[in-house]
Amino acid sequence: MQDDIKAVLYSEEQIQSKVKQLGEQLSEDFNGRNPLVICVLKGAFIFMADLVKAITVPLELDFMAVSSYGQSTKSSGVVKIIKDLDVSVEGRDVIIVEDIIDSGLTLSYLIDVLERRNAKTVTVVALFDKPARRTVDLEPDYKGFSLPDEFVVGYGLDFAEKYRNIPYIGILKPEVYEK
Ligand SMILES: O=P(O)(O)OC[C@H]1O[C@H](OP(=O)(O)OP(=O)(O)O)[C@H](O)[C@@H]1O
Ligand code: HPA
Ligand SMILES: [Mg+2]
Repeated sequence: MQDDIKAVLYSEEQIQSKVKQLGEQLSEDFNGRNPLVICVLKGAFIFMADLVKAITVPLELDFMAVSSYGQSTKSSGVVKIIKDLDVSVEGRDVIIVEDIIDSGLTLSYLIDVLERRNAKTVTVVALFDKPARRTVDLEPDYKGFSLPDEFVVGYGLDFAEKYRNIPYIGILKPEVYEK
């Protein structure tokens, strides 16, 4: 598995320390509120687990599964809800937890859905950002790292469902997906 990685971009330690910082910042900014933290499955599951442990204000959480990449390294352009939320977002301070913003299509779709369902506020936290690939104009409210225009895997991110369990983020060798 590790042989398929061309280069490590951020180590496990660098990611852990960034996630802690983001948790501290969110704890300060959401002091006195009771946010509903939404994990965008599957990619964000590891970030979500680490992030909520670093947040000290009372919160609730829920999960939503969406997919647009499938077996490809390019977005299909169609965002599909595979699992919807269990709870209502009406009147809630919602925090969307995303692993990566690439084209921005997934997030712009989700923000639109949550606003139409009358969330009070929608805040976006993304651990990784690939600004060069954006097709919709969108910036996260909180972000961890900017990434170059390369297909990356690890820390929850996959290619064709593999590599999610690598604890760091790395560039996938093109020969893996060009075969
Ligand atoms: O900004 P975008 O171009 O929309 O890309 C970002 C989204 O793509 C990935 O999800 P994917 O569709 O691969 O589903 P997964 O999380 O189950 O891997 C990733 O986890 C983000 O949710
Ligand atoms: O670079 C990426 N890697 C894995 N999943 C992704 N989804 C959007 N961009 C990426
Ligand atoms: Mg994926």
